[in-house]
Amino acid sequence: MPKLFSDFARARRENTRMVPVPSQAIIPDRDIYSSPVLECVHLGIDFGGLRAVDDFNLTIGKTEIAGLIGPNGAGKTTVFNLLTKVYAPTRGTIMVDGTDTAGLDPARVNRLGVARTFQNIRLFNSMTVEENVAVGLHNQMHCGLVTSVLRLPHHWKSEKYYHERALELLSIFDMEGLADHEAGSLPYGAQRRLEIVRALATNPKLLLLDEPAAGMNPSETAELMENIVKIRDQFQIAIMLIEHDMNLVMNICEGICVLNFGKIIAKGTPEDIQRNDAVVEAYLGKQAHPDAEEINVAGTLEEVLGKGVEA
Ligand SMILES: Nc1ncnc2c1ncn2[C@@H]1O[C@H](COP(=O)(O)OP(=O)(O)OP(=O)(O)O)[C@@H](O)[C@H]1O
Repeated sequence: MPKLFSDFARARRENTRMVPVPSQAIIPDRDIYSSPVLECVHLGIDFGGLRAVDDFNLTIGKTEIAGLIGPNGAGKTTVFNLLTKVYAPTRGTIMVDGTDTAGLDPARVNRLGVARTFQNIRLFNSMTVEENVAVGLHNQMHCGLVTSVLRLPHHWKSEKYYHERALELLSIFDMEGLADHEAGSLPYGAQRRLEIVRALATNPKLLLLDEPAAGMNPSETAELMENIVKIRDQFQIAIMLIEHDMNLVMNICEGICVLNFGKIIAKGTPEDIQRNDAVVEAYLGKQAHPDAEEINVAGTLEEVLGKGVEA
């Protein structure tokens, strides 16, 4: 087990205490005097007869790293699609930093402070790394069309700002040297990192990462864990991630929400979640239980899913 994992776990234990807030949610104690970055109340969506997400209630603190986990098809990506308004909710409310997002489109929600990455990388492959980041920066652009077309002084100042800001953001992942490379030519792990940088370029308050460690090798994942915590510390934003890598989830997430068949079956700290029977059952499947003893499956999420997790 890399030392890094146990360091994270120790740091989390020492620095984070989750406390209840009036809505019965729990958020890190350092966030209790700030309004939550996200509040979902009775959120749900149906696809025809399928209740893909139902009665989803969640509060995320201003600088919290939160995990959204659950078996395949549980509704995790659908929640992200609701939060970013790719899908309009069938019912319920989504408040972002105190603002009701009802009726807002994805671009407006992004400007309000919600940015995301995708399960399947969605970069502009034929554009350079820097141009991809510039797409993210564009939403802050104050430079009008006339200024851009006539290339007035303000335009050059903006261009310089975007160039410098793009390099600064790329430096989070030591990628500034790749600025001129075609995005599609980058190795897989670097493309995943670039997606995070592009999302950060939109200046989010809440960064949603959909399976950020998918396809990464263990050393890339360890580095990613370190960088997610670094991003939260440096930008003082909240991060919510969907991830199947339980080492990552259990070691850097402060609050975890578990979905199964579109409903929340557990919420709590990593320790709470690892001890929760309903969670273990959801992951093992009911039919697995009669055989559990026989095949020597241990009864905690830690042992079942996160072999070697040090929480
Ligand atoms: N646009 C859609 N139309 C119809 N059904 C959909 C749509 N999007 C998602 N679903 C269904 O909603 C359910 C939840 O899917 P979702 O992709 O959110 O699960 P998930 O937890 O992200 O799964 P995975 O871990 O495999 O990515 C699934 O049954 C899926 O088929």
